[in-house]
Amino acid sequence: MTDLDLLVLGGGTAGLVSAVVAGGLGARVALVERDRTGGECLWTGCVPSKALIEAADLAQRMRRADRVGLTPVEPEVDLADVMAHVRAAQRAIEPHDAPERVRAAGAEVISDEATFVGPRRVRLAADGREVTARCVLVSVGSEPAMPPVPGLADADPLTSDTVWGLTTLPPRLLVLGGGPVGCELGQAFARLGSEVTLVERAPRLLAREDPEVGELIAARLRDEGVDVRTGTALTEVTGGGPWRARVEGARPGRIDTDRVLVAGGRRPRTAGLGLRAAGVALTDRGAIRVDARMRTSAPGVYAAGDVTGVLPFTHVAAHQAATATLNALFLLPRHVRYLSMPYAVFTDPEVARVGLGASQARNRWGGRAVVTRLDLAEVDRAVAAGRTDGWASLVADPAGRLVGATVVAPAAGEVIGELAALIARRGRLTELYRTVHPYPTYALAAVDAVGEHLQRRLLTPATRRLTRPLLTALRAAARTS
Ligand SMILES: Cc1cc2nc3c(=O)[nH]c(=O)nc-3n(C[C@H](O)[C@H](O)[C@H](O)COP(=O)(O)OP(=O)(O)OC[C@H]3O[C@@H](n4cnc5c(N)ncnc54)[C@H](O)[C@@H]3O)c2cc1C
Ligand SMILES: NC(=O)c1ccc[n+]([C@@H]2O[C@H](COP(=O)([O-])OP(=O)(O)OC[C@H]3O[C@@H](n4cnc5c(N)ncnc54)[C@H](O)[C@@H]3O)[C@@H](O)[C@H]2O)c1
Repeated sequence: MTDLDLLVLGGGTAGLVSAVVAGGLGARVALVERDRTGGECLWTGCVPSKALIEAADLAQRMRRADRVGLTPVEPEVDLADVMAHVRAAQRAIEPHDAPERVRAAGAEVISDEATFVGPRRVRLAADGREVTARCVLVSVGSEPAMPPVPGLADADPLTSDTVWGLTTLPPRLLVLGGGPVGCELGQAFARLGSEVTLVERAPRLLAREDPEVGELIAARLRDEGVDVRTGTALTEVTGGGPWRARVEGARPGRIDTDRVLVAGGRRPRTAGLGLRAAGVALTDRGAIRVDARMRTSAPGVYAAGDVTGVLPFTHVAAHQAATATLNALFLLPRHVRYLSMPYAVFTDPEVARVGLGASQARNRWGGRAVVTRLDLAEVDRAVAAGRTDGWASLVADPAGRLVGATVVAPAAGEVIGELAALIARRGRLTELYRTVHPYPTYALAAVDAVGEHLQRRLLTPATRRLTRPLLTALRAAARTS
């Protein structure tokens, strides 16, 4: 096979998008996947976690039904049944990511493991064949990192790869890591009935976000019974199930637990791929180094998705892959632009982000940066639902163009898309305000945050010095007419 336009390594989100786009454009393309097509998103990431969160959310609503005047009930949770719901969601989505769909788009699918043996030359492990192509896209994803904590690897730790195989709820669950995985799954397991302790080395949860985001999520988790220990590192695990975890930091000591769930970050899958033979350079953190066109250091070799270490989210992987594919096939110079790339963490409340934060904007423009914010307590939909934890904050450049937003709210992940679209078209805050939104929705948190800003800026004594004489004159004219 030497006359391929494109060889795609890895059939997760990035690889599937690339193969389908390239096949659809008439390219000769082959995708190599060593496991099941669909990758992390379908099998161990977004889909199972959101299905689990849905069950956990309902359990919590049943437990807290008195919040809306109903009789609360403690849900009976059989984790095997909940996991059956998770698998049903995966089965329903699976055809979309299946090899048949890729083949129907005109791409070949090879079930094998690929390793580079030279520039744009790959060996297939089982088949033994070598395959070359004009261009290669590396989209082999990432895997859970195992923090080097003595005894941890021997404690049969769960990860986001394996937690879906549980059939009974661990009575006590120690979650290592307070990033998106630890917060989403920690909250879900607590809501389903596990006694959860969440240990995070950094001083707060969701450390990439503004400090008050992590503080709010920690407060919510504590309110729901999670023992949140920030500024705390896991240093040793001993025992034989149950396990004894030793922690150092804010509250040093011992935590007894039935299972440990490791959510301590992810590692790009670059080891053993023969990238040196391909001439592909890595970053300090072991990810494939790419430029804005998704080119690697090796001519004709592109990379996309988690393996690049840049914003590891499904929609980012898909966008990077589509860009890389067009650039590779047609020698185009298209850039991936990250300023308008949103993401959401599906805790309750959800945390959604796009673009610059307030401090980044102030560093760039000083006092000329526009920052406006509205708490959910001011948003009628949130008040009516009794779900007022959260806020929307928007950041604009001195000309009033939106450059960033944070929304912490129920359905924040739905709200952020509109703000991302506004940033992408370099739109102004006033454009958002002038767009009539349905009432009462959570989206109005962002719109009314702009309203607050405009009110502060426009409805001032200086404005009234202009409008009052005009109004007086108009009144006088009306009297005499
Ligand atoms: C618990 C959890 C929840 C998440 N939730 C969300 C969410 O809600 N929203 C969101 O946007 N993102 C979420 N993510 C992140 C998201 O899952 C990833 O960003 C995305 O799936 C990455 O896609 P990818 O194509 O880069 O890699 P992957 O999906 O990992 O695909 C890589 C593929 O390459 C194959 N492969 C590896 N090596 C080889 C080889 N040598 N030869 C052949 N094949 C190979 C693998 O088998 C795999 O199928 C979540 C992640 C986790 C862990
Ligand atoms: N909703 C979503 O889109 C979603 C959901 C889940 C995951 N993801 C993706 O998966 C990626 C990985 O998520 P993650 O949460 O595993 O990683 P992460 O890097 O975001 O968080 C890991 C946390 O573990 C902590 N940690 C590591 N070792 C520790 C130790 N010994 N003791 C105490 N704390 C320790 C780190 O300080 C860090 O805060 C994310 O970057 C995200 O892109 C996305």
